Amino acid sequence: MTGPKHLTITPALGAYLAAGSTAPEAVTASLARRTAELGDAAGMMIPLEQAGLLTLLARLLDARTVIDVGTFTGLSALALARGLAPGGRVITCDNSDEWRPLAEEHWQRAGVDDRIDFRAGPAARTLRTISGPVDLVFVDADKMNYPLYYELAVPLLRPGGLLLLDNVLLDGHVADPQGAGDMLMRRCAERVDAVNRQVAADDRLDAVMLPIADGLTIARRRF
Ligand SMILES: C[S@@+](CC[C@H](N)C(=O)[O-])C[C@H]1O[C@@H](n2cnc3c(N)ncnc32)[C@H](O)[C@@H]1O
Repeated sequence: MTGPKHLTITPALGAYLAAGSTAPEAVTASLARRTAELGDAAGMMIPLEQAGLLTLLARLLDARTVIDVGTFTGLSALALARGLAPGGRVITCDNSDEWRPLAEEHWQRAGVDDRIDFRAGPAARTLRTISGPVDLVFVDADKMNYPLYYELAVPLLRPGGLLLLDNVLLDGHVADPQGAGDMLMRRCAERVDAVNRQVAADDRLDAVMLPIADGLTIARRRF
């Protein structure tokens, strides 16, 4: 009998995975490096292997309209913009513009700034201003509002469009929210766990949860 196949990704295997994927372009690597220099905040950035996956998925969808919830220093927006069909655009939103100059510098250097529309303010407010259909929504902002982002994003998707939810494992706490260290983390874990269950049972979606980085759900809107 075979058991589940689970590998612990050691630093050596992490390097092997990176070497087995197309190397990030210089401007993408620069953005990751400059973000790392920010110190603790850098932990919010998506890993480079996830950036490569976002580009690939946008390209596979021939995406014309993409929403990026949680801009930070702009790596997900950059990755998604690289995968757009000609004439496509990424709407990215953040309630902070602290990191916007770093993001915009790299979007310009990559030649995709004309395809990225940054919207300042709470993500839920921005999502309510967008009318679908959209090809892809990537959710990577505050975990407390994941239920709201999920509720607002799914109706915007075209049939065949993708909802991507990041951090669905939340450092492992989703499996035992009460074991999470502090009250905020417990509440976030409960919210993300609730969304994970809803997505799995949602008859509008076909979903797969992947153990990449902190967990990524890819859910396709059914026809
Ligand atoms: C994990 S980071 C996003 C990382 C980014 N996607 C990347 O590619 O590196 C989360 C971002 O969500 C933003 N955020 C948090 N709460 C928000 C809210 N209610 N509305 C909009 N943005 C929010 C934070 O300011 C932060 O920049």
